[in-house]
Amino acid sequence: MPMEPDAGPAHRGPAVQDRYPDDFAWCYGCGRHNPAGLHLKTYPDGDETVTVFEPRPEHMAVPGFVYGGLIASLIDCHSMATASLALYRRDGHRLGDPEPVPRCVTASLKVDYLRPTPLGVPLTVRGRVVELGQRKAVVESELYAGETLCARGQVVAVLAPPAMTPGPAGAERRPG
Ligand SMILES: CCCCCCCCCCCCCC(=O)SCCNC(=O)CCNC(=O)[C@H](O)C(C)(C)COP(=O)(O)OP(=O)(O)OC[C@H]1O[C@@H](n2cnc3c(N)ncnc32)[C@H](O)[C@@H]1OP(=O)(O)O
Repeated sequence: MPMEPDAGPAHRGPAVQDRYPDDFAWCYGCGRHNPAGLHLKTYPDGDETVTVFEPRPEHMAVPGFVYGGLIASLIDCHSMATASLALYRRDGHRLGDPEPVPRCVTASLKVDYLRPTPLGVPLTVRGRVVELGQRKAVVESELYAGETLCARGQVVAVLAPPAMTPGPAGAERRPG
C-alpha cells in the first residue's frame, strides 16, 4: 500500500518515535525516555520508512556478526513505527503535527534470517505497509548491511489502548 510522500531522511524532521505519547515512550528498542535503550529512530522516506542503527560490539552473536535478537528488535520497533505512521496519516495527520502519533503493540513478529549480519557497519531497515485495517497494520521490513539484504520480517501491529496499562508494582520510570 503506497504511503503519501513526506519529509524523507534528507529532511530529518521528527522521527516517529519522537512523537509517541510520553507514557508509550519507554520501549527498550525505541523509547526516547528509556535511558538504557537503543533509541531507534524511524523516518518516512517516500512510500517507505527507514531506520538506521549501528550495533555496538556487545550486540555480537559470534565475533564479527550481529545477535539475531537485536535484528528482531530492529525489525519489530521499525515496523511498529511504520504502522503507527500509517494509522496517523490515515487519520489525516502528517508527522510534525501537534497531535501525538498513536502507539501500536506487536501482535505477531516473523523474521527470516537470510544471511549472517556483519558487525561494525550501520544497518538499514526499510519497511512498508502491506495491509491497513481499522486497528491493525501488516508491515514488511527488510534489513540491509550496505547493499546486502540480511533479514526480512513480517509484523502485525495492533493499535494500543489510549491509556497506559500499569506495569508491575515498583517499576521505575525516569524521564529522559
Ligand atoms: C506490552 C503491551 C501491553 C499493552 C500495554 C499498553 C500499550 C503499550 C504500548 C507500548 C508497546 C511497545 C511495543 C512492544 O514491545 S509490544 C510487546 C509485545 N506485544 C505484546 O505484549 C502484545 C500482547 N498481545 C495483546 O495485547 C493482544 O493480543 C493484542 C493487543 C495484540 C491484540 O488483541 P486485541 O483483543 O486488542 O485485538 P484483536 O484480537 O481484536 O485483534 C485485532 C486484529 O489483530 C489481529 N491479530 C491479533 N493477534 C494476532 C496475531 N498473533 N497474529 C496475526 N494477527 C493478529 C486480529 O486478527 C485482528 O485483525 P482483524 O480481524 O481486525 O483483521
